[in-house]
Amino acid sequence: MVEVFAPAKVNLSLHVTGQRPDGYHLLDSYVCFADIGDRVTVAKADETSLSVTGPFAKAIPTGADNLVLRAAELLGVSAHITLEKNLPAAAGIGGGSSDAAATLMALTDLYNIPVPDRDAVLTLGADVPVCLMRGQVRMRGIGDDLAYITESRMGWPMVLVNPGVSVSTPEVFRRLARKTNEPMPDDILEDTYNEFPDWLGHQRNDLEAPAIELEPVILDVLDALRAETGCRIARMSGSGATCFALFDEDDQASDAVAAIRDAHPDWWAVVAIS
Ligand SMILES: C[C@@](CO)(OP(=O)(O)O)[C@H](O)COP(=O)(O)OP(=O)(O)OC[C@H]1O[C@@H](n2ccc(N)nc2=O)[C@H](O)[C@@H]1O
Ligand SMILES: Nc1ncnc2c1ncn2[C@@H]1O[C@H](COP(=O)(O)OP(=O)(O)O)[C@@H](O)[C@H]1O
Repeated sequence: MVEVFAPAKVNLSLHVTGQRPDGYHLLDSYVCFADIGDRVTVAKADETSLSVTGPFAKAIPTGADNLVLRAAELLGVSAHITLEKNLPAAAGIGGGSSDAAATLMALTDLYNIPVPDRDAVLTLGADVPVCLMRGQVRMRGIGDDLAYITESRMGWPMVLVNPGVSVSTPEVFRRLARKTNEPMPDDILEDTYNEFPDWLGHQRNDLEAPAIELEPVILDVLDALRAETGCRIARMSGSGATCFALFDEDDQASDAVAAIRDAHPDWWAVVAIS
């Protein structure tokens, strides 16, 4: 049996810099991973089966279109797979992609086989290759041009909040008015830890405006985070609707979660460290 953690992916920035002829968008994104996430457990079996547990189990498909099963199919092996679903789905924090990456890691370990090449992995989703890397990554191309950011500027207390609405990634991309926008600066590696939230404040998530257009409650989430003491930056992750915020102190992050849960009992709010 092999168990692999599937961390939440957070796009600290997400610049959309162009669009390919096939419709996929070119991105420039600062990606990090949180210490909260799903959990994938695999055990050898003659036929593949999937059990989904956890607080968000009901939010995802359990049939062949579950990304965990698609990952097993890509490898051509069978196993009993258990997925503990702790992350909201269709939420901009790559739950499905991270589950797929964790399944690839778990099954290749279980059967001692190689991880498929990047093109094959991309068939599971544009976010799956970055979810295989973890750490802090600059993601470009459609999600296939990946480079570790070696200097550690994270470790900032982070809060994630989702207002309970799921957002369709293709729909948000479709609504994006301008497809060609400025990338992040080339000198991404030169900033220091203390300056990081300010530097990040100069970056963007170009999908934030079209996502808010679809689900105005995202703006309420951002306002709620920005109103909390110690919040250095709040922004939407991915195509939404989850937003993250970085805080100066651990206690301020915990207090923010408590206050937001109190004011909005139906929202999902957690402290996460990257
Ligand atoms: C936007 C991002 C940013 O990290 O995150 P999420 O919001 O999904 O977390 C990702 O690029 C999402 O990756 P992923 O969710 O794996 O996308 P896919 O399944 O490959 O594609 C779903 C749809 O999103 C659009 N898409 C996705 C990636 C990309 N670079 N350009 C696109 O235009 C396409 O319309 C595609 O049909
Ligand atoms: N294991 C899975 N976890 C979450 N969603 C899944 C999974 N398998 C398939 N999906 C489908 O993938 C879609 C995108 O989910 P997810 O990866 O969580 O969101 P996002 O791409 O916004 O980060 C959902 O609509 C869901 O139906």
